[in-house]
Amino acid sequence: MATSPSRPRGRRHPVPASSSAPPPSSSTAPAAPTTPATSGGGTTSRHAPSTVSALARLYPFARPALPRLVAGMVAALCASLAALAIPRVLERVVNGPLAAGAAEHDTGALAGAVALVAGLGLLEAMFIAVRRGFVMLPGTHVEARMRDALYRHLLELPVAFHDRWAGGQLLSRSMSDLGLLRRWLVFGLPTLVVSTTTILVGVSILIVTGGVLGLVYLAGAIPVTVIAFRFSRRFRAISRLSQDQSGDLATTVEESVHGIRVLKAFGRGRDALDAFTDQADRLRRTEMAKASTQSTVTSALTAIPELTLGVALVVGVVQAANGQISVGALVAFFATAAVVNTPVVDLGMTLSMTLNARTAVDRYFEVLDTPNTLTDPAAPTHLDSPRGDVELRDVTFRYDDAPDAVLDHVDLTLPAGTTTALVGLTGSGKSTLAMLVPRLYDVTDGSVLLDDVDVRDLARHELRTHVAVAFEDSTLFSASVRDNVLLGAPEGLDPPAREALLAEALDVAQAAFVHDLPHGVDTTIGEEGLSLSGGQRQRLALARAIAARPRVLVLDDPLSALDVATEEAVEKRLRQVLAGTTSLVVAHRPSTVALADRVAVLQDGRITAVGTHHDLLTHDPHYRHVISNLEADAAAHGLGEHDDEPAPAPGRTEHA
Ligand SMILES: Nc1ncnc2c1ncn2[C@@H]1O[C@H](COP(=O)(O)OP(=O)(O)OP(=O)(O)O)[C@@H](O)[C@H]1O
Repeated sequence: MATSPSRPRGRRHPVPASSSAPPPSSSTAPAAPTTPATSGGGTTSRHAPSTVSALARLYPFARPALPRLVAGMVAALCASLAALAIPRVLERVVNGPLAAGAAEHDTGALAGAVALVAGLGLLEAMFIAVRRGFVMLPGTHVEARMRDALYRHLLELPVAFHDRWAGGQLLSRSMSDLGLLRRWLVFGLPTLVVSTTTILVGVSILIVTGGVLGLVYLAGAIPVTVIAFRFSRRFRAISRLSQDQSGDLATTVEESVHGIRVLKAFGRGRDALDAFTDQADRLRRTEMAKASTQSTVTSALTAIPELTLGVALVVGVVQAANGQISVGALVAFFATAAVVNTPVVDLGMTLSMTLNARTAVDRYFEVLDTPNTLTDPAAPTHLDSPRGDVELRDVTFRYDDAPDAVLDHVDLTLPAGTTTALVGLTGSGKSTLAMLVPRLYDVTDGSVLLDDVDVRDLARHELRTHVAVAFEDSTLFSASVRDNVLLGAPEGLDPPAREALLAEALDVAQAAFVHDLPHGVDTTIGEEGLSLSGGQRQRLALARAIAARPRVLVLDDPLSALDVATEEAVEKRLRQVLAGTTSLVVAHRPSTVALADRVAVLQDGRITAVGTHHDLLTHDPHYRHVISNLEADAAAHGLGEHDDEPAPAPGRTEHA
């Protein structure tokens, strides 16, 4: 059975397939601080865009929020300027009322200066509060907008994309990466802008007012810049590794939870735990490496300005003793330097937030940039009420990255209103062929036609109103039975018509059990319908396909989990319902062939024979071989003694 498109759980690992493909799984990459780049994906390469241009890609999502974000930054800048103004007042106090000596104390001027300092402090606090008010809300809007866009794109992307990407990687991109971006927009970006401005303005003030002292302080900027640059390169690689490893861990949790029954049944809980612990430990080591890199840079960025201030103090005291600088100017210099020091010390934190955000942007756009290769035509053809003639004309199909074609120049016609069973050995490509009809995959060569129109010339939405599918692996959603069954029901039906459709579909699928559920058809079934038995799930999935009222019904072994009696009852009703519908039934049990007017045999990627069950049994040795295999398989599973002979149907064996 091919990977069912209805199976949402990932057991895949991202495989780079294009420039926008995901990085290799990081789960095996060492987390040692010296080697993070090995799984850092393409973003650390020489051709990676700069952090500024990578983050600039947020602009379309952030544009509506820009006025508030800018207002928030202006408020933050004002807070910073208020902080930088305080030393100027201090200079005047020291050089004025304080320098004048006790006898001449101007208490009025002193009180005024104190009030001014207090006022500036209050102003700073107020601007900080205003900044928060401005940026909080838009940050959440940007995050929600980006999450919507990602989800919409994921729904649009072809099944082939989901074959390659692990669920946890998509989950971590849509949750933790976007959370990181919101926090960066709300705190990181304003802090970055304000810190940079504060440092630039502050250092300019120091140079203009402090002269030589300012230049001494500026000299400290050289090692700070070198350290910040080296830190950025190193931290970016670790940040990428950590976020990839989080995605891998999410995949493991997702797979384990999904496969919890298998793990328990085989007593593999301990192994799963050991494997998980290993993986979690790798992530922990990466996080430790990240924290240690950040703390090293923070120590350096704390020590350098302090050392610089120490040197400046010696120079300043000598200058003050020589009368080259006033005491007030010296106090103001150090007060200003203290204000500038704060953002310099915080630079490690601000840079790491920005680099984490950059990684998040890279990871987000790796998915969003993946082109959708399965799109609607520019001018779709419209089929008002198709007859339901289906034809596979010279179809070749190869999975991405697979060396060989699964289907090789297949020709098959499904005349309108007929039911064709597709039979072949396991792995012969039956499910693959079935998925080409609703265009879950596009043919590699040749064409699939509905009423002589290439399915690629129809809008996908229209095609899927004409073609409905039920898979063996029936996925249901955590919604009511009603919503699950009516998922693909024709639009525009009034409530009584929808109820009638629901009742008929449930009746055909022999799903009367739903009326015994606590709230009948309004009962919410658990995640993926796991609260139901396999047979119950299959019957609801079948009812869903029937309720879509399609012209073409593709059933990929949808009765495999039913007991023989229920299967017979479903088949009987299906035969009535399928009367006017073109049906393609992938058959894994001899009894399923009973549904069909004719049988198509798939062998080595080709349709080798088409005919009635009886004719094929008589004339086609490969068919006999397949049927005896299916019988043996069914017998092994206790389902073999199906007395119903497949319904005799007219038609001759057509050997391809
Ligand atoms: N998503 C995929 N990517 C790559 N190869 C795949 C994928 N799905 C299926 N295949 C391969 O394609 C071949 C045909 O698979 P398919 O599921 O169509 O066979 P099948 O006849 O339906 O098998 P079964 O009777 O066991 O369900 C197999 O070799 C399988 O390994």
